[in-house]
Parts: sequence; C-alpha cells; structure tokens
Amino acid sequence: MANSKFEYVKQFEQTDNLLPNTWVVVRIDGRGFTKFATKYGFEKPNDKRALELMNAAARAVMAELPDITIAYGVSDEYSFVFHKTCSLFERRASKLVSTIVSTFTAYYVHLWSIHFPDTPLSPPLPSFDGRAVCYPTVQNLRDYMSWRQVDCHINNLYNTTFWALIQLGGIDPTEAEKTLKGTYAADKNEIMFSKFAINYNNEPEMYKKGSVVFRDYELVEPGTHNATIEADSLAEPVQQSKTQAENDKKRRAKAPIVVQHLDIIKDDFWDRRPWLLSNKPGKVPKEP
Ligand SMILES: Nc1nc2c(ncn2[C@@H]2O[C@H](COP(=O)(O)OP(=O)(O)OP(=O)(O)O)[C@@H](O)[C@H]2O)c(=O)[nH]1
Ligand SMILES: [Mg+2]
Ligand SMILES: [Mg+2]
Repeated sequence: MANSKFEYVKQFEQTDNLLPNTWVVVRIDGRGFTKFATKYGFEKPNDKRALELMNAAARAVMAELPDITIAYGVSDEYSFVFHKTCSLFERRASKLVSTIVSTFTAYYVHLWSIHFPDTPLSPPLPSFDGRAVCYPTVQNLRDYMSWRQVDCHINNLYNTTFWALIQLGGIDPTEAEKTLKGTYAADKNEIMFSKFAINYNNEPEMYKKGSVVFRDYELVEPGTHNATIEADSLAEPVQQSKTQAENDKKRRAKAPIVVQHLDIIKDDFWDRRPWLLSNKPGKVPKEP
C-alpha cells in the first residue's frame, strides 16, 4: 500500500533504547499512597494485607514477563530487574516501563478483593509511576538492591518505634518525632525494648527486610560458584543466540516463582542462586 501523506509524522518518534549490556531496573511507586493508605485504613506502620497485595501483583508481573530476573519490594514500591542480555522490546525504555506499570496496576486492582475482601475499591483508583535505570556492573546492580533494602530497614526501624510511641506510649506525633530526633538505631531498639518490651529482631521478616521475588531452583552449595564473576565475564556476545534465549525463556517460564524475605545485601543470597545473575536457568527442585 502506498504511504499516506500523513506518514511523515513517524519521523517525530524518538528512539529510547536502553544502553546494551547493562542491567535494567524498572522501579514503580504508588502515586499518592499516603492518602490512599489513609482512605483504606492501612494499619500503621505496616499493613500485612497491603504488602501481600503488592507481592502478589509483583509475582504476577514476573509470571507474565519471564525476562525479569528478580524483583524487590518495600512499602508502595517495587523494583524489577532485567538481565543485561535482555532484548525484550529492543530494550525500549517506554515499552519496558509502561508494560510493567500497567501489568502491575492491573493485577493490583484485580487481586485487591482477595486481600481486602471487606473494602471495595472506589475512585480515585490506585496508580503507579515508573522509571528505568541502567546499571553497568553486577556490583552497581547489587549496590542498588542493597540501597533499597537498607532504606527498608532504616524506615521500618524508625516507623516501628514512632508508631509504638504513639499507639502504645500514648504521645502525639509531634512529641514522638521530637523523641526520635537525632537517635541512632541502638537508641530506637532500646526505646522499644525498655518502654514497650518490643524486641525489634522479632518483628516480621517482611517488614524488616522487604520482599524478594525470584524463580526458585535447587540451591547451590555456598563457595562452589561465584555468580558475580560469571555474570561480569559474560562480555561477549552481548546477546544470546535467538534459539538459546527462547529455550531459556521457556525453562524460566516453568520455574516456580517465590516471594521471600531474605538478606540480599550479603553475598550468600547471590552465591546460592547463581541463576539470578548468570541468567542460565537452574535445576527445578524435585518434588518432596
Ligand atoms: N499505613 C501504611 N501506610 C503505608 C504502607 N505502605 C505504604 N504506605 C504509605 O505509602 C507512602 C509511600 O511513600 P511515598 O511513595 O514516598 O509517598 P506517596 O504518598 O506515595 O507519594 P508519591 O510516591 O510521591 O506519589 C508511605 O509514606 C505511607 O504513607 C503500609 O503498610 N501502611
Ligand atoms: Mg508513592
Ligand atoms: Mg514509595
């Protein structure tokens, strides 16, 4: 068919392909969730139902997009990691971000009633923003993940103490803020323990560590594999062959997706799961 005279408008489209051979992180974040949490009466500082709904939506996103290696979530945010060899949508940022944001939001709304059976959703409905960032090395990627988990820890320690002072100590938010000003982690632990007999270590792992979503294979003995070195030495080819990529994708699609609350800062998590960084699907564990 002949080109129409209107077709020249295509020239206005700009390319936004992300840098090849870099780890792509798409982070989404709930829009105005402070208000949203109040509207639906989320428990403070952590609402188990709301966090489990975030995790369920993230799990669904991973199931629909086998190219995602791992995801990490805390509060109203989730980070999805694409392997550096990923070629989905020719690595176009707008397509990657918009697909994740819309798939996540759709599942968040779809699964809402399972987690909040007594509170139907009503407008304004939940929405999420998203951005993509490229990290050139495994170390940069792991530092990114560590940054989010440290943030989770700092915020949760603060919020848990803050709300204990209010809910159990009966003081108002301004006073609680004053009490915590300039305190260190040890001081907060001490306040919780001495005033309210709360041992922070016994708080739920999901609140302290956030949630990690990944494909689960047979764990590797620590010390027998160095995933970091292997992933970084994957210099050439920048992309896998098409058939290899397709086969791996099929195997990944079959693997069980799990949500766990683990330390992702230390090496152990990555050493035991070399498939996360090397992008070679692992061995599916045998049925018990
Ligand atoms: N009560 C309660 N609130 C939560 C929970 N998880 C997230 N939130 C709320 O969500 C907010 C997330 O922070 P932000 O993403 O920085 O703030 P926001 O209001 O979503 O604003 P924007 O992201 O800039 O649109 C927190 O400050 C809380 O108010 C929860 O489990 N319980
Ligand atoms: Mg937000
Ligand atoms: Mg947030």
